[in-house]
Amino acid sequence: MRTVIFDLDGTLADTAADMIAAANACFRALGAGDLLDPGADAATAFHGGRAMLRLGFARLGQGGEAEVDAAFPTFIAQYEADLVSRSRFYPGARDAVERLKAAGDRVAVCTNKPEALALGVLAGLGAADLFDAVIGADTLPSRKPDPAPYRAAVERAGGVLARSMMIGDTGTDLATARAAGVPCALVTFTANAAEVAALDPEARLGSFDGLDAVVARLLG
Ligand SMILES: O=C(O)COP(=O)(O)O
Ligand SMILES: [Mg+2]
Repeated sequence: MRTVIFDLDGTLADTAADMIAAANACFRALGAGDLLDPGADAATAFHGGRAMLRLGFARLGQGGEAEVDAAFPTFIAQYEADLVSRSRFYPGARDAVERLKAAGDRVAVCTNKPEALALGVLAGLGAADLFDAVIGADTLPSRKPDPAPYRAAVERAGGVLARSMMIGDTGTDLATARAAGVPCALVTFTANAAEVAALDPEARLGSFDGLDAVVARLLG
């Protein structure tokens, strides 16, 4: 049995606009105005809430982690309050996952979003039951690129590590796959395309139409 583990932000779904709106609401609450641009800063959004806060504070000339830590709970609260109104699955993502399931494969999400938010995004996109398991940043004591959450995703999906693979959009996803000893395909159609171009994954995925062929090549 094959198992395919998907990253969420920037791989399955374009969640950047909602994340950036939440970060900007957070900056406005501090009297700083909208520091991030929903289009130009999408790649940073796909590196998570802390990365966005770090970028905004750097633009204010305040680069410290203390500001990021202090603002993070406000960011999460703002994001939870409006989680998916601007978010969408990438074209073909949902159908591609359904095709794998129809072929008998196990599918799971391994994301560095907090688990409750990941479940909220999936539910908000009408995909609450699509995946066999969902592992978030806080499901276990460690997060990607530690391989433990990846392994847990495979196990909770009922799969086996030796016949599993990762689909992601960043160097963090590739490093996770390397640490777990499994192959990785990186998507090339999202805001992190420049980062992906400099990496060396086992496969690149130009659209979800190509997923079946990539999984067949890497897992047989
Ligand atoms: O929110 C993040 O840190 C990134 O989330 P991802 O792992 O689903 O890309
Ligand atoms: Mg991602």
